[in-house]
Amino acid sequence: TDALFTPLTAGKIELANRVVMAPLTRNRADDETGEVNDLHVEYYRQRASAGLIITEATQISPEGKGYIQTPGIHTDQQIAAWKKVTDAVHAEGGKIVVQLWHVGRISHTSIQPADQAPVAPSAISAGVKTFTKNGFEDTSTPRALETDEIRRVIEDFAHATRCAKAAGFDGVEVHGANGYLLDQFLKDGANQRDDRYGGSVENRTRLLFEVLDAVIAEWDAGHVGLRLSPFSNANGVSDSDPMATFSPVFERLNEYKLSYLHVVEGQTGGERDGQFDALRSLFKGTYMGNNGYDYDLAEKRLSDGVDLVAFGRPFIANPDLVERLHQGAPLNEGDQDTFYGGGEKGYTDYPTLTAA
Ligand SMILES: C=C(C(=O)O)c1ccccc1
Repeated sequence: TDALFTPLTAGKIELANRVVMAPLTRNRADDETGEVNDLHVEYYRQRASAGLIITEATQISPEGKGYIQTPGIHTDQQIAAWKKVTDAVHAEGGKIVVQLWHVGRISHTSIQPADQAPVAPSAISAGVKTFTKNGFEDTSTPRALETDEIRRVIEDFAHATRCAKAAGFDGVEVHGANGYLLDQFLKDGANQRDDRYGGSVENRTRLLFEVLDAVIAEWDAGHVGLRLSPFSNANGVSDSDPMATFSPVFERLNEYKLSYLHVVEGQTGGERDGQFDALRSLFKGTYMGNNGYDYDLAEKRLSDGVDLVAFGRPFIANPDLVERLHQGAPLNEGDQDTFYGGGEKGYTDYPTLTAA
């Protein structure tokens, strides 16, 4: 039926097809300034035939950074650098949103301002590693945010949204998935607060909705997406009852009229486990499915009501993934040694079908 290649308007963003480039961290930004460069312009331009590009996770503040060489969207210089990317994608007729990221406890003192401890809902170590200038290192034990600091974190999301608008993006995606700050607040393995942001489901989901409210106050909901991973244990998170935690979230999101809800269906980059279709049935808006999709699964799930499909790893090695899916052409395999860090090798040098 080739539903994958039909247009869709997601909120206020008009998409030429249902193929979305999922956020992919590639660690090639300037580590000091958090600025992207001409390599990023070329990389995203090459992939502009996607119905929508979601950028790599991009930190909203210095505190929100957790790995070396990830980009930011909170300074004038970062805005100017991203503007070259959005201009290039738009010149190709593409659409692109930036994923707004705060890593929470998935960070290291050497990456934090003034070598401070990373911040989190509670002072519970993630038990995972991050990459610093010394290679893979255990994430540092975080400190719990004071209740009266949380307003500042929410404002950082709002500020980054203003910056994203100024950088020419078509919208923002709030990163609420994969064990980063907002997901740490949602899941009771990481959030053991005893204030209004911890304990009950209502309290643990409070920050997510306060961030959405603040982002939408800057840019209307038709330009705002949200990524969640209800069942994922990525980066050391866990929840004792994901259905109890996320059912009210999926229901309440119906009031928000977001551009889309992006769901990691199962384990991030892994098993398609968990009752994600039970949660999906609660949400009436534009739904984007992700996790291990190929053409056949995409067509099948589009026919049973998924609206958009986000492909991650396939977009690393196939800039023209849309064309390849359309032709049923073989896909290039990605070189894992160049997924994270480096330069053009394994980034902008993958061939298209029509390459000579
Ligand atoms: C932002 C990431 C995510 O959402 O999982 C990420 C970060 C580092 C490596 C892979 C993925």
